[in-house]
Amino acid sequence: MPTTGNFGNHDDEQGDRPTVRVHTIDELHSLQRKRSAPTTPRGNAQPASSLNLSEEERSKMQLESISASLASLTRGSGPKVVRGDPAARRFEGSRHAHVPVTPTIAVSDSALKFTHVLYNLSPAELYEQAIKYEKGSFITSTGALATLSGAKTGRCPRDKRVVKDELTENELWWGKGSPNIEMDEHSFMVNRERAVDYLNSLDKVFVNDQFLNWDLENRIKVRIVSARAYHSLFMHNMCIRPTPEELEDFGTPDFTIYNAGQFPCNRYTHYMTSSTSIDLNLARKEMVILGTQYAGEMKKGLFSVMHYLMPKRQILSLHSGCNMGKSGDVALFFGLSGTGKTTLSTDHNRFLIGDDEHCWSETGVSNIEGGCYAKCIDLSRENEPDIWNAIKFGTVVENVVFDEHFREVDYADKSVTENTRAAYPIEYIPNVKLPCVGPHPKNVILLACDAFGVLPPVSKLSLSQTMYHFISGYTALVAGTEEGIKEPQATFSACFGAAFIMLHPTKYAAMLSEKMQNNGATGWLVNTGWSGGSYGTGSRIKLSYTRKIIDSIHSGDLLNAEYKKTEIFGLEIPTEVEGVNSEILDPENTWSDKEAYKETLLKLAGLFKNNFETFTDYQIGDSNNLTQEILAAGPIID
Ligand SMILES: Nc1ncnc2c1ncn2[C@@H]1O[C@H](COP(=O)(O)OP(=O)(O)OP(=O)(O)O)[C@@H](O)[C@H]1O
Ligand SMILES: O=C([O-])CC(=O)C(=O)O
Ligand SMILES: [Ca+2]
Ligand SMILES: [Mn+2]
Repeated sequence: MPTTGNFGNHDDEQGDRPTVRVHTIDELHSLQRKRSAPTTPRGNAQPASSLNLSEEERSKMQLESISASLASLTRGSGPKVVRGDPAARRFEGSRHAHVPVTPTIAVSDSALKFTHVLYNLSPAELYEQAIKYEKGSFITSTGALATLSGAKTGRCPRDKRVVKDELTENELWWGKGSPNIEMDEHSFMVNRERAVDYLNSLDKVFVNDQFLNWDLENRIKVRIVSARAYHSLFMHNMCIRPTPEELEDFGTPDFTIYNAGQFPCNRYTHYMTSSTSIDLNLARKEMVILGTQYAGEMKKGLFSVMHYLMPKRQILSLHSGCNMGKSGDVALFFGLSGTGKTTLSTDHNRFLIGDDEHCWSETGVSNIEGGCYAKCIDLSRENEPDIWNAIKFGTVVENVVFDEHFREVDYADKSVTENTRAAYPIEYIPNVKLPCVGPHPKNVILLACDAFGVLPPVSKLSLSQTMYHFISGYTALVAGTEEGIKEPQATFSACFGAAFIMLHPTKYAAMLSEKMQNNGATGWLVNTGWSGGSYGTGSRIKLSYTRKIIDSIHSGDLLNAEYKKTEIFGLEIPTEVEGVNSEILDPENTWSDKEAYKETLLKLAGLFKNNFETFTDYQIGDSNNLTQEILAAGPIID
């Protein structure tokens, strides 16, 4: 008798191998997916839970709410929105038959088509959407989703516009130095209609309903409508993720983003100076994105909104990282892009509250976001183990280069951009503080990456020095990867985030000063940049040294150290820091050419003075004393 061996016909073996009781392959596939809890927002303010709605009623209300968001304001009829992926239709039979469609006389072709809504999809679903439909989407060897943001690999601050109306004309900061470039209401509506029409012309759009701010009393509900799974997953990671119960009671969003980034704005529209426009309308509580797919525009657009809304409630919004020690001591890390907020707030010995955007209220600090956005260039497991390990399933990595077969990311590769990034949910960092709130800060650390190499690695600041450096918002980086660039570029950005503030810098500065005073916080200036000479001669301060310096600030050791004062900048520098070579604490020691040091120091002091001239006409706080003290706290050149 011939033996079938391992290749026998198993269909006959009933015994310990039960078969699935289905008649068709489709039935088999339908068994695979279990229904999840309903995640449906509602249009009115009453809690859904109290209404005992059927799932069908909830679904209807959700569609009405999204339909209202997507409605054209110039045509009578809105889009016909239906739930789900259009590609899944063929498996689900006559689903359309159940969608209640009000019979209307079609006024345009756009009113005849359906727009499918992919509402608060999970990371797994978004991976599938990205990989199926978005070119340039790949799974990396550690499970992250690698994407390309398109032609724009960074934010476009020159294309960010704010509607100037009766209210904002007086309330906001306009003119020289301000990030608020004006546009009128009409041009906003033209761009809004352009974005909405583009989104409605698609077969499907992604809708995220999420929160901002871990402080429950000051939480903001945001809705993001976008065309790419990349954008939906990015915001899923970066905003606070609602529980299914919270989503049921979501109601009307406080702010809506229309991201039509693939589609350009029209140069014939008044105020448009390029094909990119990021438009903020505070009265309508809306933002429109045209002509850029860089996801950071959404994150930072919402941050601008918080910089408007929170100060109205006497809450200070901050471009800072934040963490807390085991004894509850909180530190804030201010600094411009690339100075180390994410790197230094992610500290294995401390609890992470957040890496980039915070609020400081009467009760303490709260993170605005639900995720982190880390720079990936030259990322290493040794230097930044927690960030390295956070790049796994669910994380979006933007514009990185990877091996085409093994999909191992080469973090040193700058072929697409130097601004490679990873966006991950904050709980991917093991020692996160959940909820992301903490008591009043004890230390306020100002980070500057000084490529001139003349600022000390650490100095202790008086309150007026802290305010001087906060308003200045200095950093100096080496411009891009272009060859031949030897000279560092000084950047001054008020409040370490001029691109995001909406009011005059002195408003935020006065609030910071008051909060630091009331809570006895100490200010520090930490140079995470060059030592031993400027860029080209010296080298970047070792991350391990900077970490030691930060450790001794947290522990309180540095507060009691011995200090000496530097010339020109008048900074108090410690003579010793545990674990750090004392030589480097005074930059003058590390320069072999002392004359070049003095010259560079004077040059930088001059740049500070020039920059601060814009602010000399403004009063900071209620009494003029603070203003005078702050002016005197800058560098002194005689
Ligand atoms: N001594 C140092 N201190 C801090 N960071 C350093 C140091 N040396 C090198 N680095 C590198 O500098 C970069 C700091 O970037 P980080 O992501 O922390 O910026 P960020 O302040 O969070 O900026 P953004 O607001 O754009 O997110 C990291 O890539 C880090 O590895
Ligand atoms: O917004 C971005 O692209 C990244 C960021 O945090 C910043 O620039 O401060
Ligand atoms: Ca960051
Ligand atoms: Mn930032």
